[in-house]
Amino acid sequence: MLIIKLNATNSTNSYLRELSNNKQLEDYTVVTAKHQLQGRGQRGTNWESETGKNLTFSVLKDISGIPITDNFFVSVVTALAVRATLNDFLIPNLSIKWPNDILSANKKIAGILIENNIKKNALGSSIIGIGINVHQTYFENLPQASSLQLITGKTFNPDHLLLGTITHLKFYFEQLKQHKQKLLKAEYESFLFRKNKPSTFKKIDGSVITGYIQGITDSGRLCVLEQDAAIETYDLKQIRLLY
Ligand SMILES: Nc1ncnc2c1ncn2[C@@H]1O[C@H](COP(=O)(O)OP(=O)(O)OP(=O)(O)O)[C@@H](O)[C@H]1O
Ligand SMILES: O=C(O)CCCC[C@@H]1SC[C@@H]2NC(=O)N[C@@H]21
Repeated sequence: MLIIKLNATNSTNSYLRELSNNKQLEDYTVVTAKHQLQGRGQRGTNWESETGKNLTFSVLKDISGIPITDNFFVSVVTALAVRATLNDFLIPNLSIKWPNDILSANKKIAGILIENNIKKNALGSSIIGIGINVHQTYFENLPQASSLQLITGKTFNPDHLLLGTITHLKFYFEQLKQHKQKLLKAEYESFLFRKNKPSTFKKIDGSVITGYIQGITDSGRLCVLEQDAAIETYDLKQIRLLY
């Protein structure tokens, strides 16, 4: 397995996409960086990470065998793999905040940015970007962020976290290849943050609602039981779960 370790780059996701466009790379090629000048988060946000303290990496994955309707399962598989890795390292109270934030209690300790290459309405390759807050102890303006060290008081070997994540990714992608979508969905739902608990959401129109997360649809939409007893489904652009 090829692991490219960089001191600095704009974003490991961008670096790996560019490299994979110019060169034939094997599946699970990894790019890590000690420092990202323009680390990117979901919904166009920035990913903030103190130089040398955390794990920021991207993985190239061939997803051409996955039907485009199962697009969301790349997220499911990745969130499950990161959760399982952190569980191996005994991080307590892990959950997955839809669609793919990894929390310990109600603190975000890892984020995932998946960028799929879609050609002629079919999936091609995926760049799976993962940021794990490992040793950072201060997060300016990010009250919901925390790190493995802050939570456990321990230090961690980032290489072990990286290899653990790849091992779990391979396991879960194998399950997807074997068409175990039902099982994967059930496992993902079992870890959903605030499932069946009264929760507050912000909708795209700015309104705030309360409801109960029920799970996800087969395409990854969030199912919310609302006050009128109706279950509504939302995609990432339409709703945001507040803490
Ligand atoms: N190192 C980091 N750890 C945790 N969050 C971070 C980090 N760097 C940037 N962020 C981002 O800070 C923003 C604020 O975090 P928070 O989770 O409170 O907001 P959010 O908009 O509800 O999250 P999300 O959009 O991911 O559901 C998020 O966009 C989150 O991804
Ligand atoms: O939760 C999020 O908003 C997603 C954060 C993803 C961060 C990782 S760090 C490695 C990779 N490169 C990036 O620019 N982003 C992802």
